[in-house]
Amino acid sequence: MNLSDPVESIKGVGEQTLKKLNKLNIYTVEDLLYHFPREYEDRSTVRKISEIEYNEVNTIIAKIGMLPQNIKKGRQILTKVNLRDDSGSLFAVWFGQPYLKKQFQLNETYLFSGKVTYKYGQIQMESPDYEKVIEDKNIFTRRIIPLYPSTYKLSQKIIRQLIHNALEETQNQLIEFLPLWIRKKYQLADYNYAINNIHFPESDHSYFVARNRLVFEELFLLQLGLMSIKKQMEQERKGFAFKPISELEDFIRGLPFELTKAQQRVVDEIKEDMSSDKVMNRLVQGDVGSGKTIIAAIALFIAVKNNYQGVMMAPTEVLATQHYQGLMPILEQFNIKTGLLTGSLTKKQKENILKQIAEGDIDIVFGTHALIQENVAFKSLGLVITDEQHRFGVRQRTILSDKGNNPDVLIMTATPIPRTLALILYGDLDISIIDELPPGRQKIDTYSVDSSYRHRVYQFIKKELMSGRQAYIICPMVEESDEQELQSVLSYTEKIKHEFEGYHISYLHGKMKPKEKQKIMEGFLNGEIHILVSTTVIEVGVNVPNATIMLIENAERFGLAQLHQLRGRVGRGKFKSYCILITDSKSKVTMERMKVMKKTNNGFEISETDLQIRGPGEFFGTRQHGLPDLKIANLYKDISVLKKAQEACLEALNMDPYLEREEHKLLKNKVNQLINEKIKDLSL
Ligand SMILES: Nc1ncnc2c1ncn2[C@@H]1O[C@H](COP(=O)(O)OP(=O)(O)OP(=O)(O)O)[C@@H](O)[C@H]1O
Repeated sequence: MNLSDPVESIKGVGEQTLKKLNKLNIYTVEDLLYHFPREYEDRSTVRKISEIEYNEVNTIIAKIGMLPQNIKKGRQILTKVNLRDDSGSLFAVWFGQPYLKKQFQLNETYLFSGKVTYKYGQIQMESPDYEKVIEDKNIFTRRIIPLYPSTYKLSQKIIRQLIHNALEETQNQLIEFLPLWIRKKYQLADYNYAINNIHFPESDHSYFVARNRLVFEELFLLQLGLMSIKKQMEQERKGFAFKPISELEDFIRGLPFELTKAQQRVVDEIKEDMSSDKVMNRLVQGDVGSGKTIIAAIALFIAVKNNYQGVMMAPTEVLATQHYQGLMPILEQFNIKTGLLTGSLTKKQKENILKQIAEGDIDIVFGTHALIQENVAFKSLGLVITDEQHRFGVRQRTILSDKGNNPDVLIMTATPIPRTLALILYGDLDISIIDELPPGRQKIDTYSVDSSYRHRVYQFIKKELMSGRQAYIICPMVEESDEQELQSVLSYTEKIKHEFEGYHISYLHGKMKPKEKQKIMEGFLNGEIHILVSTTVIEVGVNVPNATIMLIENAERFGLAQLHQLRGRVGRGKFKSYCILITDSKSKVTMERMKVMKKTNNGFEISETDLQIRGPGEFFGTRQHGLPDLKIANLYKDISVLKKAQEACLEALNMDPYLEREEHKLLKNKVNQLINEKIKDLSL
């Protein structure tokens, strides 16, 4: 039997079972064998009834002492079975499964495993798992038993049996694809051993060894897949070798500030990429407010002065406009023509700008995803920049790149991710990190209070407004709902009007038309609006240095990374800034988040803690960050295995860049399979 055989070739998979398996995304033998247990139950110790531990899962072997009974308890049926061994007796009980009554024969012997409690003067085993004892034939007796995650109407028992059948039928025929040198160096178990022992571990140790191999395998293949894509792209595609531009020095000198050391380093990395004929594929990661925009401007400057066009795509119209308005004046001083292309332009405006782009009259276009539409054609596109790229997918990025002839690509993100993880998320890119904030930035003082402090907080906001500053107030929802007492943007704005008489308050939310949003943002930017009540649409990238207060209502509703992003909207200029988190939640997770927010302003530190509190799945928001569903690895717990897998990956590609050696042949097949099935569709 091969791993790629359909799952119905396994004994026991009939039509109905097949349907259920398909619902679990199990189509092949491989899918079934990679449906790993969620946890295990140790049934290797069988206890006598007299030795039972209360409130724990116990495994016993016992005879049916009396005929099973179904008893009506309120609306439910309780099935009660008396079990005996030579040391005593107890009752096994199940609710709502009256058919169980017929499952047991008097005086026959079964194995039972379940939690034992002492209730109503009786010893009870609650809803135990059971199996008839047939000497020498019991698969699930006296051993560590797997418990599977979602089983979609397939009982643990059935799924366990199917996997057992699959293992029997493929018994030790799985072909090892990890080369021997890797298995030796990293002390990894053999493939067959690992697959067998992840389902039916012989001991704790064999489970550990099996899991270690499978975690390594998963992370190694993923990393290798990503790096292979990168290599392939570098090989296949030759880009432009941009010439150094002497005017660049004047441009940088003309900026109202000096670049930080970190910015300078990243600029150097970009310059080097751009001057080589390899296509640049670089991710610039910088904490909130670290100054990524100007780096984009410098790269665009180099491209344009080499007679190519550049494009910068942002996830929202507000951000695209902000980039355009912020950079246009400094670029125009150097005779660079800029334009803005968004969805809300009139037909005429759009036609006009499209024409200018196509004829090369515009050097740099800023815009939203309107840029990737078919009718957008460039005369000579040399550089593509996407901002906050986790909101765009690989495909969108590729469509934009395809508008030029292998243009260089720069991607900016403000989501701080520990480097090892960044490598697995963005393994197809080179990574630059801005790990320094511009000088003079003061720590944003952060407080967390309950709603009884709201009035005092308002007084504090008033004080800031009186000294000419502005404030953000974030609410989680747009409209008030009956079910949840969440502060909603519309009613909140109404409520505080009275409190802040004489000040101009406006609101912003995702359901507004781009034009309306734009108008509000402009009003806030030029200081006409004093308080902006908003949902999280404000979260990324907005830059209003005069705003110094960020008040977040229902702070428990936001994750740490999001709170950090929101807080990053203040403290962007020379004024001391504050973030006030209001929450009445006393949950442990919320308290911990608040503690971290108060303690640090550092995004990388926050993301590490977030990982610990929430685990990587939620932290990354799988879909948003393009992380594939990992079947067994846990990016937080398995970080040391991840590092080894990355090291092995580099070593493999160094010695055999295209995995052409005989010993890497099977590995290459596996990687290609992964690339085709999974990686290509990720929104990296
Ligand atoms: N080296 C510097 N010295 C002083 N100010 C700087 C420097 N670099 C950038 N700035 C200013 O810092 C502010 C934040 O920069 P920018 O908007 O580029 O941040 P960002 O990295 O895009 O942050 P976010 O991800 O939060 O949007 C801007 O007002 C910018 O003019």
